[in-house]
Amino acid sequence: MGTKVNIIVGSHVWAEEPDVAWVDGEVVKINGEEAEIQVANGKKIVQKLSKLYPKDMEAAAGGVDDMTKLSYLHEPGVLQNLATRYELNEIYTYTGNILIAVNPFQRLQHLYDSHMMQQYKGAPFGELSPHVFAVADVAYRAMIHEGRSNSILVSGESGAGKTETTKMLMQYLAYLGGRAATEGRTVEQQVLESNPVLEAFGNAKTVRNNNSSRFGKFVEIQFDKHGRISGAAVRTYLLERSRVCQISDPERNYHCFYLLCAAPQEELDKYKLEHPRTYHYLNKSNCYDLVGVSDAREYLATRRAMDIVGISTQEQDAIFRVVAAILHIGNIEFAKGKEADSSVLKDDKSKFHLETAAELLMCDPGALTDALCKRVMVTPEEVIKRSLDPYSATISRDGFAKTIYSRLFDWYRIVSFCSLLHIYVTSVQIPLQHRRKIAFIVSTHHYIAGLLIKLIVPSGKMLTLNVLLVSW
Ligand SMILES: Nc1ncnc2c1ncn2[C@@H]1O[C@H](COP(=O)(O)OP(=O)(O)OP(=O)(O)O)[C@@H](O)[C@H]1O
Repeated sequence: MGTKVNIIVGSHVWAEEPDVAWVDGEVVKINGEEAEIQVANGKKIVQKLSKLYPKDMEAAAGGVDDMTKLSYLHEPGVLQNLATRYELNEIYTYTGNILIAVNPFQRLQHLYDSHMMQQYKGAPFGELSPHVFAVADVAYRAMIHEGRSNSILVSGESGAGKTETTKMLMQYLAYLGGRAATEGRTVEQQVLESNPVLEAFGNAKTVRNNNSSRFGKFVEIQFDKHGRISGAAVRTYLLERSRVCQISDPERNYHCFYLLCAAPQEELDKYKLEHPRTYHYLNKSNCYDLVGVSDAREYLATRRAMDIVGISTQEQDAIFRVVAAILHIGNIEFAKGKEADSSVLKDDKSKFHLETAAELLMCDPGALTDALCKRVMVTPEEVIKRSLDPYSATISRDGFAKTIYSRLFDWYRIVSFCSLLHIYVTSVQIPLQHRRKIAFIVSTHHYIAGLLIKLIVPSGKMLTLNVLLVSW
């Protein structure tokens, strides 16, 4: 929609240009409903008057830190302001109490160091430069002073920086609500270390993001009446199950598969694993490595994070046995059986993978073969077992792999939740009525995230602060 401002010859305006979104220039002629504009690169363009937006010629050279200070609050004005600030490495801008973050795609270490945390602690909102710490600080202070739970909504398109922003928020809250270490592991350490573990199992490389979360996330950090972190919970929803069996070039499957294939040799021997290109579920894409990431190092880091979160060595072994079993399951192929519409294992290789998968899952190989090659139908009268042809058995195999992976993902979430809650119950002993929380809703859909808040907090007692993200 156009703007009500009167545009005359000599006005400086913004006009839409398909290649660069918006160009600015001066109106040199007006013909009825159309204007001729001389743009900066020497070109002249003709545009409808109703589609032109006035340009603020007195705008501050470095942009403004709050969009509400703009003379004209329209799309080109907002984008111009964000771009100007981005050029100066100012990635954060307010719009009232909403923070807009533009992905810098580079580490801006000075923005997140402990000195910065100290500065934002207790500073009134808007006094310092816009920052994600300021949003967390407001949420924390409101929770303490008003004694109410609070929520922060982090929303943006894929690759915009939601996950990174959530980590910064959590880091800052851990700084505010940290307590002295007991038994070497603090709750906030556990809260922060739950991120790499979740990411190993729920993140993957996509075309737009090398570390894309393929699930929605609801993170809850619980505080006692003194404002100290007492526990945390992570609720995940809608894991992208299809990725387990179906990836396209140049994407990758979930990180954990590649991490495990880069584990120390004795672990590879234990799980009978080889290079990722050996596995059907990984070799549909030619991308095996991530630039600047060592899967071998990440594997060890994930194991360490699992230790900190409180997942026992036996449980970790069980988790990786399932991951390895899925890779072996994907390599089981079927051939036509003797009976019509039936199937058998195609060759010795398939037999090896099936037996290995059964060994890792600790189940009977015959039962596993039956589960893949037969369909069981339960009717009120009887249980009918029907053989599947090779095509249907392959579909059944993929369905099985997807199901056990998503169950594993849910199980991990519950385990990590329990271990954190355990700390809450045993070491802190806070009466429930004194427990307050700050929750993050991380979603690519702002509208859906808003609905989620209403669903999760029907009483509407949470304050909502927004962090909107833009990838440049
Ligand atoms: N504040 C930041 N500082 C430095 N790098 C960042 C920042 N925010 C994002 N990035 C970079 O952008 C990449 C994508 O960000 P992130 O994974 O947080 O996006 P996302 O919005 O969570 O995406 P998805 O919805 O796909 O999970 C990160 O891996 C990181 O390299």
